[in-house]
Amino acid sequence: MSFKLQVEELQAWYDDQQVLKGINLSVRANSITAVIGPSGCGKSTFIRCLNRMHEVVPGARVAGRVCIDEVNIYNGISPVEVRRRVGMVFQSPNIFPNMSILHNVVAGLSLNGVRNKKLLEEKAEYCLKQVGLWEEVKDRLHGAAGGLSSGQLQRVCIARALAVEPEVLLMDEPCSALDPIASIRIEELMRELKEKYTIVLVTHNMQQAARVSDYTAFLCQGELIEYGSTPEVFIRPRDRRTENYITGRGDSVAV
Ligand SMILES: Nc1ncnc2c1ncn2[C@@H]1O[C@H](COP(=O)(O)OP(=O)(O)OP(=O)(O)O)[C@@H](O)[C@H]1O
Repeated sequence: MSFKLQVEELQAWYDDQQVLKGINLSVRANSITAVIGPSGCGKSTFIRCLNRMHEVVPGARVAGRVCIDEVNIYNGISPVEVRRRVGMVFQSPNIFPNMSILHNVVAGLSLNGVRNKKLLEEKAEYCLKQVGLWEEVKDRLHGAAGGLSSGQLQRVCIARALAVEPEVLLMDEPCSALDPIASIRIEELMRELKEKYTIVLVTHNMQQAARVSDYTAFLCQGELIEYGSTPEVFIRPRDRRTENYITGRGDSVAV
């Protein structure tokens, strides 16, 4: 199986605070990799380094390599191109509430200068179908997105991320603002999407990681403690800290 992303000796800082301390990890294509670990261990920072969002923070710094299809995203590709190829979905749906559903979905394309109305409409339909939302919204595409439920909004955000045709989708706790039913629908969607995309998912929800991911990475205090197939990590963790964390014996740095 081929690797889509290869992370080598990745280190990250906010000013003088080092929050990632030399992460090495290879992400397989068309898989879901869950990143788990205690609060503040660096999960969000880690995935933000995978599409060069980390460097947007003033004072933030990165060292090491992150390769997509063996090309280092920190050398020779523009951050804009990296973010097109490696899309991101955030914890709370970041929609423009007064903008129409359609325009929310194609916002990335419009920003990139695509003006052809027919093309934008076709793209919106395709992406809304991909996220299973088309039937629910097709009669109100021009209505404000603000009227949708949180689960629907999160699917609009996923549709927007897909509209620019990424190869990798980073999802930072995409279900934390959703009720259990909406969360399960997003998990089902992730399973469908991995046929076409490579997904890296940050989650605090151990059941979700166990249900949906193929591989799990456990971070603690900026270090990668354990990485392997999800059944391996959950059933036979090699490190005591992983075991303590997944069995709920510590969501603290003292695991
Ligand atoms: N913009 C920022 N400026 C300064 N420090 C930051 C910033 N964002 C995160 N940090 C610090 O970096 C460390 C790692 O934070 P990060 O958000 O990556 O952890 P996390 O594992 O995703 O946490 P959580 O599970 O609580 O979301 C923390 O100590 C945090 O306080």
